[in-house]
Amino acid sequence: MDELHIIGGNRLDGAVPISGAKNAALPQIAAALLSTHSLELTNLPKVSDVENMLGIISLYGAGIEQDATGTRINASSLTPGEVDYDTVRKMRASILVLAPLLTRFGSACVSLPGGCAIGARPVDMHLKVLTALGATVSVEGGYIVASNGSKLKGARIVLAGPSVGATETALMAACCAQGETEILNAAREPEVVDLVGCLTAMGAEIEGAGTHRVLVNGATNWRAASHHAIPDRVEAGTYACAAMITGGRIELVNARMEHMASVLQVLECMGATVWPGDRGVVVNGCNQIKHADITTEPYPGFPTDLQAQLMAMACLADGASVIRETIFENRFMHVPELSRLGADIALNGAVALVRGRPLLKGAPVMATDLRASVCLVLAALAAKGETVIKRVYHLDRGYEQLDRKLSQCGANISRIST
Ligand SMILES: CC(=O)N[C@H]1[C@@H](OP(=O)(O)OP(=O)(O)OC[C@H]2O[C@@H](n3ccc(=O)[nH]c3=O)[C@H](O)[C@@H]2O)O[C@H](CO)[C@@H](O)[C@@H]1O
Ligand SMILES: C=C(OP(=O)(O)O)C(=O)O
Repeated sequence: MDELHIIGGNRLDGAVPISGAKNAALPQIAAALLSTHSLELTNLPKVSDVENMLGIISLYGAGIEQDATGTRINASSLTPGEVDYDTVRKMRASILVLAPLLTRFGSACVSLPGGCAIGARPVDMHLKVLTALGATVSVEGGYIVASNGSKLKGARIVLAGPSVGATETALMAACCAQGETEILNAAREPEVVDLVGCLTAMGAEIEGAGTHRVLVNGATNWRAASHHAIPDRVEAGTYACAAMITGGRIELVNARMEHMASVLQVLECMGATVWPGDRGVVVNGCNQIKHADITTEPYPGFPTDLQAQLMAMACLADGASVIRETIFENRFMHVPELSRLGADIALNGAVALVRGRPLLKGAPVMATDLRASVCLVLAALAAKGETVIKRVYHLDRGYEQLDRKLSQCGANISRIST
């Protein structure tokens, strides 16, 4: 298992190419199963979640060709099967193949994910969506078994909350249903809008993407298509934090300012200077990070996927910050590890009170999930001395060449295979 060894204290300065968004790529790979025509996806990040999702669809017989220009998926002939517990447990986004498999085979069987490090993460909304469109859904022996008897029928779907994944399931299933589907309380995340862009290129007719009310005209006539995934706003936000926490300057090449408004606003309150560059967004840190209060919210609010990274910065701020996590009930696994570096954090349910300190000190720490791990990398970049981070496979799920991108900006970081 690899470890990261980081010696903190270097000011980062340079340009980081932001990869395609993992959370846009995963549903697009699942969407390739909807159609018998080929789908070319470009700008997929080279991260293990993407590899695993491609692995899942290839188990069903999808043909996959990859080269420097992109990934071509041909799902013209598929064979039925089931997605097992081990796969779904490791990568919860694998639930996204449920709707496409149901529409292709008339039935599908995908393991229930169970809980994970950041929370219980139920999939009840995904199941309700499919039921609303006329499928019969049951849970048997830990598996979701869905079948659609005849055909799915368009319906009015009111989501209990703006779930990203359930909106994506609804969009994919509704494209194959007879008639119109109205999705209310739909998630507005850029990754959902990008899935709509991909489905539209494939032949779907969808209106209202990016709003809470999305209309899908079903019975899509699929066609061969090509789609370029959006840049990863969470990766970009993470490198913006790297610039800030080291008092440096990083150009986030390819990043889109419009996807990062709430994050950039918080960074500016904490002392960053941010401006649009020729190739993306430039973030300039400051001498002393200012404290800030943050509450995670669905898009366009502050994203839960950047909460841990902001907390690393708050640990070194000039005062106390209050960080509220409202999306996942257990997304504070980084707190005890940050404390090992000397951070002063008091947890009370979904609220963390972070009292800024002048200094963090390197220590051995353990990565527990994707964003918790990268928060430890950020803290280590600013800490005095060496930090060793174990279980970096969590980072590989969503960050392409993290150590290389950071060392190109001047970080003292090395990856060691043990
Ligand atoms: C692959 C992917 O895109 N992952 C992102 C996606 O996850 P994911 O799609 O799993 O997140 P959701 O938006 O669905 O979850 C939001 C909230 O709804 C709850 N919920 C969700 C579905 C359901 O059937 N029942 C239910 O109760 C969840 O437990 C959570 O409390 O959006 C999250 C919220 O922005 C991000 O943190 C994840 O990085
Ligand atoms: C929580 C995340 O991913 P997933 O939903 O795939 O677990 C994430 O990207 O931070």
